[in-house]
Amino acid sequence: MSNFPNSIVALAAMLERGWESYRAQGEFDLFVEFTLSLNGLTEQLHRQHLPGLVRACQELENTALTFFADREMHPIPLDQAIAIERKLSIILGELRRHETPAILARRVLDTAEGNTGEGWKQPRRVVIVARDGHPWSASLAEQLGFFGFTPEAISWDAQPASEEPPLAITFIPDTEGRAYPPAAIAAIVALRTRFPTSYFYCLSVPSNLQSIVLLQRAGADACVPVGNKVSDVLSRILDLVEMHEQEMHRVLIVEDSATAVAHIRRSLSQHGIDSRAINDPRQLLEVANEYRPDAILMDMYMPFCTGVEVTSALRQIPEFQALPVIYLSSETDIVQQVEALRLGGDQFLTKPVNPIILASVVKTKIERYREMLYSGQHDSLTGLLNHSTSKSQVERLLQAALPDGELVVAMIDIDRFKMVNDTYGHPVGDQVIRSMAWLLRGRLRNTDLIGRYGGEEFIVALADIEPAHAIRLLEQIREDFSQLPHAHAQGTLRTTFSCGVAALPTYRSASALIGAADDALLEAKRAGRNRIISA
Ligand SMILES: Nc1nc2c(ncn2[C@@H]2O[C@H](COP(=O)(O)OP(=O)(O)OP(=O)(O)O)[C@@H](O)[C@H]2O)c(=O)[nH]1
Repeated sequence: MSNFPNSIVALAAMLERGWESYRAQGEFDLFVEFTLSLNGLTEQLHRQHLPGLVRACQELENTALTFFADREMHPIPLDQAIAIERKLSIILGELRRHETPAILARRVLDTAEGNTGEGWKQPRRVVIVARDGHPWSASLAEQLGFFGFTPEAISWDAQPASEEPPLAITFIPDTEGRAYPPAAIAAIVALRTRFPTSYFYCLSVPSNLQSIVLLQRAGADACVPVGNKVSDVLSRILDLVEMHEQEMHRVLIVEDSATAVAHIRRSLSQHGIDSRAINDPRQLLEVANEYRPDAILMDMYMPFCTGVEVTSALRQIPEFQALPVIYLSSETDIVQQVEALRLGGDQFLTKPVNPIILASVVKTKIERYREMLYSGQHDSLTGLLNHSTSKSQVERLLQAALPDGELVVAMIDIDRFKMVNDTYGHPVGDQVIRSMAWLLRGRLRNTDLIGRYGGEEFIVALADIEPAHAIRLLEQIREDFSQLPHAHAQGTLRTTFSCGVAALPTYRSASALIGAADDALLEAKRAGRNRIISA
């Protein structure tokens, strides 16, 4: 969570300045600017998978929006301004907390070459609130520990020791399937006040609206229904920390008016969207190939040709066939607009475009587009990269590492997996595959490549690490996996994996690295399984 990109730090600073200007001058337009910056920050935090902070920002946005409709309300009354200021300072304080010297130092340690195994363990605290000795509490704590979290179990009347907000807090009621008693609700409210940005899971919530609404009011982010197992909760927590840092949204603006460009870029940047502009459509292909936009904002009428002509030409090129194109025009003729959409555009916006609508259309289109790309690149059972994307990403890592860098490729295959399926059934086998994926996700860095290469075969590629260090790390994962209990109808089972490793500079192409790691894996199987062999 400490790894905030500069865009967030910059947006937070802009937000703070925006609020200070509004407080000093009390003008409605400054208030609108402040709210827009807040909305931009919320979006960024959302992309970084920081639901606690997103929630805090959304609450503040809702408060701010109540002063949006009427210019005459400004400057807003002092008590309301103080209430906003209080919420804002909690958010800014939370953002700053992640930039303290200790955390910056830890970040350096995490990325330094030759770091110890400890440096890889990401500090993710999860607090479990339950009565002393609750069986779920121990089992959840054990599982969380396996997947690289630091669990802290406390009773309902206790408080977590550290002031540092935990990533998540899970509440386990004493009696399954009943409404949470008032004392439990009060405990949730108290923790919510202390930790406004952590994610709150309430377990065993009966499926009636009244219970859910009460818990949401108290501060619950997710209500997990009665009957869901500890593994379901774990899966949700893991999804929460799936912090593969998404890249910023990128928009290419094709527009010949410098004023329009300035207006659009400003609106986009307030929403955390990066943009680049060209005034001559003939530059489009060259710039698109280099900048790799997620969407194009296209002026309809330009000197050399029309936006529609450019778009239909763009659609002839395979990589850009699905790229969202949003037309901008002062055209109000519906027939013309429909024709423009028919010829390859995705949306039509009439100039001058309201900045909030522009940003929201752009974001929606980009998110759909990225989802489409994501589902084509990821495996649905585990969320890991799929076979073909893993291969191309190894190639990318290799190109970045050559000529003198480090790259280690490991192939991992679960042992005697057919027996797991045959004995306990396919769904249990699926859960074992998922646990393997979770363990890798929990233990490796965000920058490492983790893919599902085949049914029960995984590929891992680690850059900037010495082979000996990578093997020590994989040995630890192998050891832990062999002790990980997997639930089935009659109890739990344990299983192991075998692994083959190959590294630069001995193998110097992606196919040589993967092939050698695969051969080493076969050797590990032959030598008795549950071991790692280096090519
Ligand atoms: N449950 C489940 N099983 C799968 C999936 N994909 C492949 N499998 C099964 O994985 C098993 C792989 O078995 P084998 O390749 O014979 O190898 P193994 O039993 O793991 O034995 P060794 O690799 O030699 O240790 C097959 O039974 C496949 O049906 C999946 O997505 N889910």
